[in-house]
Amino acid sequence: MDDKILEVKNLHVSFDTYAGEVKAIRDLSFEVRRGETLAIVGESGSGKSVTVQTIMKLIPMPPGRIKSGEIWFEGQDLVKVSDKVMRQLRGGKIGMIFQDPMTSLNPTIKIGKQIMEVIKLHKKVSNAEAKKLAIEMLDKVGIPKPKDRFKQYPHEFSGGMRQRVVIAIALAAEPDLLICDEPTTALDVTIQAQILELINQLKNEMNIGVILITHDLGVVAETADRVIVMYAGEKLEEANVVDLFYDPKHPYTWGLLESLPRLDMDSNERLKAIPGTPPDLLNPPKGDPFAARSDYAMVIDYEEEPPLVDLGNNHFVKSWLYVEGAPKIDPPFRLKRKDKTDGEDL
Ligand SMILES: Nc1ncnc2c1ncn2[C@@H]1O[C@H](COP(=O)(O)OP(=O)(O)OP(=O)(O)O)[C@@H](O)[C@H]1O
Repeated sequence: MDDKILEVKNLHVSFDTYAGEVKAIRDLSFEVRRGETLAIVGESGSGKSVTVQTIMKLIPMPPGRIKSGEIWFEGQDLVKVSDKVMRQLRGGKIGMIFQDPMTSLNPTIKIGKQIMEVIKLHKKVSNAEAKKLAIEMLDKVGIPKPKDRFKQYPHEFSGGMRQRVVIAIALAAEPDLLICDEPTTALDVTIQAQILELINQLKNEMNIGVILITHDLGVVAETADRVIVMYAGEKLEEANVVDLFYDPKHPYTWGLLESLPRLDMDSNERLKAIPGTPPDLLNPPKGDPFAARSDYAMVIDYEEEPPLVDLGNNHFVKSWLYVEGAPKIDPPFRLKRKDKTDGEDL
């Protein structure tokens, strides 16, 4: 069975500004399968939000423009479908959760009614049936006393509970794909963990595909099955979550991992921020976009676009370091891994 639900192929997205063409997404390809969470990570401005907003056709056009590429979702290329079809898909087959739950909820409407509206928009059901489904959904996302909570307004909920309501709305129409853009950034740490756990649990229960955008590698480690590392609008590395953390290949991924606090750090070891700033997307570099900030850049990195190298096991890296004849280098550090069989750190 083909469980692929989304396939993005060679996507290019630009914004036409007074200063010129901002090349926000360049030649991006990836897939999402049922039952998996694909995390998209990268620093601010790397193109994470533009990627998912393009999938949902929510980028402002103009100035935004899909220059080329395809976005296949359930047999349709979303690049080509009408606005009417997109309106039906958004909140229907494609659920969305954003950073700030308050912006996704209407403060003047009781939350039960807001969930019912989504259900009725996407399913042919009676009011009574929609109400029943809405209460079930509130229960499913872990809201205590769902019958009472049904009649309350968003401001009567705490931040974490509000995000649960947003998840209930996103999943009310039983989507196949759930897009989460920094879903826990606005929440405090203990609530963050609960919301991530909830998304994970519902993903498994409902067998949906999830795209999770985050700049937080801790969130990735906890929730993702697969990871795409984006930089300057490009995919620089893609791997399953274990390989990404324990066998990262791109110098940019090394930089991201080095800037992450780790339990195995010596007390005198300091976190390293990646020096420098990302390139100007009005005029992106022709070679490896990370070259100017990388300790491992070679002459060719400044001159020619690196190939996307297939390392096997669905691990891809866009780098000259892994073509035949390239110098062998060791990553600057390795995350230690507890191996249960011999009890030693690997
Ligand atoms: N409306 C717009 N007009 C011009 N440029 C834009 C517009 N929207 C986004 N961009 C540019 O597209 C690039 C990618 O932005 P995007 O918001 O996707 O980054 P991001 O990785 O999601 O960052 P963050 O974590 O800060 O949200 C940035 O250079 C941004 O300036």
